[in-house]
Amino acid sequence: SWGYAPANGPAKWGDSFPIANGARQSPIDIQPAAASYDAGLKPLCLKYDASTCLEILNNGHSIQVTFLDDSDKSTLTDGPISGVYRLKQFHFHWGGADDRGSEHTVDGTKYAAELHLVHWNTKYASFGEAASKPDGLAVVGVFLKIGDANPKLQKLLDAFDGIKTKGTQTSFANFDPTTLLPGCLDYWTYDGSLTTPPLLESVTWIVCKETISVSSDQMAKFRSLLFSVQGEAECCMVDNYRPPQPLKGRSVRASFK
Ligand SMILES: NS(=O)(=O)c1ccc(O)c(NC(=O)NCCCCO)c1
Ligand SMILES: [Zn+2]
Repeated sequence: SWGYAPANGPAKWGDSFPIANGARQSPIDIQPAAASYDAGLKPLCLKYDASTCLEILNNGHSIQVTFLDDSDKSTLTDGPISGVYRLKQFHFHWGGADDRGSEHTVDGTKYAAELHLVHWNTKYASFGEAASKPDGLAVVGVFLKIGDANPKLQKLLDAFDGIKTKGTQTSFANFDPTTLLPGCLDYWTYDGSLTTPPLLESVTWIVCKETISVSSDQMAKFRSLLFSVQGEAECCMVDNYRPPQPLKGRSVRASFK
């Protein structure tokens, strides 16, 4: 199945998922000078309840922290969206070295990693149903820039030993993802897609202008995870990012001047 190797990576995804060449694919290269400031965009309203945090898992593509989404305890409202979107999970994309790893880029700049906080529109019954609707999902993206070690990542990094291989998971309780957000929530927003198969064009992307820090040593811990299952030849989980896709006439709006 799909992955990030030359044989099954982003250049090959169109063979099984033709929407890979669709009109609103993600990620994109964000060009701040070409973004249009929209005074009608509201500040993001992210309200997360740490008690909804369930577990952390290695799904063979990334590490993912999943949340109980049977109530409006952890939600995204306002920003570019209308209605209430529930937090379902967050995960990361990163590189094999500090010079790459993010999916979105800014004027061609690649960051070492990118955090995705995935939310689904409660006008639909579930994440699965929402994922097939043009206004079904909203993903908040945060860039991780190499610098000082980020203490807010430590609890996450300490859990990696228990989820080294594909298909492993451990309980992960009382984690508030708000702690991972930058201080300033200025953002760019555009209509896009999932950045992995099935590449569904159902995502309102909300990419934060401000980065959070991560040290090279902390990145090494992400790179110690494996794409492979236990007992198989070890394959480091690195470069699990899709490169920028054609804008195809889409506009990118900025919430800030
Ligand atoms: N990177 S993203 O655009 O934020 C994103 C947000 C939510 C998602 O569900 C996916 N993709 C996905 O779930 N693919 C099915 C198999 C994955 C491993 O189980 C991608
Ligand atoms: Zn992602």
